[in-house]
Amino acid sequence: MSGPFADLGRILMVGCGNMGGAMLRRWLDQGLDPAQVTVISPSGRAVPGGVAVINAYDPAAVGTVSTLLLAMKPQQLSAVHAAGLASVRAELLVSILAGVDSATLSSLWPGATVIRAMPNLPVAIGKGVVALHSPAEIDDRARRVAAWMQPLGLVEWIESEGLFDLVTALAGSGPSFTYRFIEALAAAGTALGLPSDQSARLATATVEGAGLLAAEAAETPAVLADQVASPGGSTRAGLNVLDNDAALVSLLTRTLQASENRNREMAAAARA
Ligand SMILES: NC(=O)C1=CN([C@@H]2O[C@H](COP(=O)(O)OP(=O)(O)OC[C@H]3O[C@@H](n4cnc5c(N)ncnc54)[C@H](O)[C@@H]3O)[C@@H](O)[C@H]2O)C=CC1
Ligand SMILES: O=C(O)[C@@H]1CCC=N1
Repeated sequence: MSGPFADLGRILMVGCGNMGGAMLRRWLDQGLDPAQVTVISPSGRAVPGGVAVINAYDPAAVGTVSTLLLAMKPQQLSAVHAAGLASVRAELLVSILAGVDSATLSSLWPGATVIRAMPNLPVAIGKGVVALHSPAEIDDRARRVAAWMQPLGLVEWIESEGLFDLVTALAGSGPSFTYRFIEALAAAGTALGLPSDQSARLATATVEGAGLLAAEAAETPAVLADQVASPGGSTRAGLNVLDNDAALVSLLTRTLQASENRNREMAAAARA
C-alpha cells in the first residue's frame, strides 16, 4: 500500500463515536484498507463498513498494534488504560482527547511516540482542521501522522502545547459555535417575520457561501466584509451592532475562554 496510510501498520482505534467515526469514514473513502483497523466500541454502535469491531480489548483478536488511536472521551482514559490497553506496545500513540496532555499519555504508554491531534467535525467531508502537537522534535513518525491526517483537511502543527487547549476551543469546538451562529441568524430572521424553514435555508447557504469565499479569496475577511457593506448602506448599519464595543469579539473571546478553561480542567482530571 502507498499514500497516507502506508507505514501505519495495524491501527487499534479506541472509541468510534461522532468524531472518531467521521475520521474513519473519511479515511476509508480515501483508500484506507478496512482490514488495517480494529475498533474497540463497548457501545456496540455501528462503525463504517468492513472494519472489525470488538467490545473490549482482546490481544489475541487484535494482534500486534503499530498505531493506537485514542478516540473515546477524556473521562474514559483511566478505565481504558486499566482494561488491558496498558499492555499495548504501539510505536505510535495518537490521541484526539480534549485537554489530556502529552505527559499524561507518555506516562501511561511509555515508549510510544505520542502525538496529540485535534480534529473537528468537517473532517467528514475533507474540510476539517486537524491541529497536531508533538512533545518531541517532529521526526519521521510524526510526519507519518501528519500525512495520515492530510485527507481530513487543513493540518497544522502547534509548537507550544500550552496553546493546544485554546486551539481545541477555536478549531475543535469551532464548528459547534458556527452552527449556533447559523441557528441564531435563522432565529433572528424568523423573529423578524420570515418563515422558519426558509430562514434556516437562507442562513445555512449564506454561511456556506461566505465561508467558501473567505477560504478561496485573496482578500481578508475584513476586506470581504467591507465589499458587502456599501458606505452608508444597510450592511454597515448591521455591522455597527456587531462592532459596537467589539460586541462580537468580546462574546467570542469569552466563548473560547470558557472552552479553554474546561479543556484545562479535563487535563487536570486526567492527571489525577
Ligand atoms: N465531537 C467533536 O467534534 C470532537 C471531539 N473530540 C474528542 O474526541 C473524543 C470523542 O468525542 P466524540 O466522538 O464526540 O464522543 P462520542 O461519545 O460520540 O464517542 C465516544 C466513543 O467512545 C466509546 N467508548 C466509551 N467508553 C469506551 C471504552 N471504555 N473503550 C472504548 N471505547 C469507549 C463510546 O462507545 C463512543 O463510541 C473526545 O475525547 C473529544 O474530546 C475532539 C475534537 C472534536
Ligand atoms: O466538547 C468537547 O469536549 C470536544 C472538544 C472539541 C470538540 N469537542
